[in-house]
Amino acid sequence: MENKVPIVSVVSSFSGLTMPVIGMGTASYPPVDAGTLKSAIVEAIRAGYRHFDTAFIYGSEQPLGAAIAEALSIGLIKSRNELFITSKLWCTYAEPDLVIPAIKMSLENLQLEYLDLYLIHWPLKFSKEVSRLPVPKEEVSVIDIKSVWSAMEECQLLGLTKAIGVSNFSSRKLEEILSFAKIPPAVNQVEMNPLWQQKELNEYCKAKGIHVSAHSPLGSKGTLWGDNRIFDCHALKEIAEAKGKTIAQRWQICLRWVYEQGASVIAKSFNKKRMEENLEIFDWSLSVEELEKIRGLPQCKFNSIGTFIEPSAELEAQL
Ligand SMILES: NC(=O)C1=CN([C@@H]2O[C@H](COP(=O)(O)OP(=O)(O)OC[C@H]3O[C@@H](n4cnc5c(N)ncnc54)[C@H](OP(=O)(O)O)[C@@H]3O)[C@@H](O)[C@H]2O)C=CC1
Ligand SMILES: O=C[C@H](O)[C@@H](O)[C@@H](O)[C@H](O)C(=O)O
Repeated sequence: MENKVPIVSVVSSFSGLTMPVIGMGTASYPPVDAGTLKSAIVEAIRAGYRHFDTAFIYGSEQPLGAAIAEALSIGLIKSRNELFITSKLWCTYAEPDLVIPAIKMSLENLQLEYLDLYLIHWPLKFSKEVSRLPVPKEEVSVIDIKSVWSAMEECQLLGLTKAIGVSNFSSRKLEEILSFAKIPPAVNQVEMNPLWQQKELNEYCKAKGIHVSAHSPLGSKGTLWGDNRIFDCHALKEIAEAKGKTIAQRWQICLRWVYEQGASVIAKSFNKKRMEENLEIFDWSLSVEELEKIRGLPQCKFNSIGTFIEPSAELEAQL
């Protein structure tokens, strides 16, 4: 089918890398079984999604790989090259010798030869395999970014991924990478929505040519790490109503807002109607007044690292 999702250029030393501006998230909570995940992804490809966001930690790499294989076999896509696939290095593997084995493990899970984008998931390292949540703070430290980034560069040079980047990185951490990087990060994937706008980080990334990708654009309603704040936001409800959108469609206001900031959007829905609705943001725009109203909304971070590691002021101060 014709794909109506615009694409954006992603700065990378591989010329011409582009990314569809809407990607489908695959982190689900409560977790769903592999079969449900695979069917949802096939449905998303049918609906027009060509960009998928996974991570080793989500357990969604295998179902995504199976969905891609099915989409190819039933002719929804002609070639894997039509897709943009992102995966992420988990904190347990955030040391130089483990990065290449980790990306190879992700590729094996996905049954793919290359990723389009490989991200460092968090600027954190766990000292061992930890299954308890929140992860005890004694097991967590800030990664040695210089050696880990060099291993990420090696992934790109080996052709295991077309581009490399980071996730949940502050401008301070990005500045550190830029001071030694041979290949600068192409993308920083961070939480971003009208209630956590990341103004300064966006300005910094724009100035440095780092593309911002927004995770949790809908406030992660219903997940362990999100809540109902977007759903309950009176101003967003008013804007949706004024645009003739139903209350449920206020989500589109969030997605359109992210898009108008120049960022790409990683939203998750495994519901056919909602995944289709989330693509319907390209034939209308927000007015100057509406953008102004959103700009003034009180800010509140949702997905803090506190949802999965024990609170540690000492650690947070280093991020
Ligand atoms: N790098 C990182 O650290 C992080 C990355 N991510 C990535 O970003 C993706 C998206 O973020 P996520 O935190 O999942 O949250 P989102 O903000 O995308 O919200 C997802 C929730 O919103 C619901 N939803 C989606 N569309 C609609 C709609 N149109 N109307 C009503 N409800 C809707 C979904 O339910 P339903 O499925 O039932 O429609 C789901 O419960 C993740 O899946 C993951 O890939 C997320 C968090 C952190
Ligand atoms: O176990 C930890 C959690 O899954 C944590 O990794 C998520 O909040 C995450 O950053 C995501 O990408 O969805």
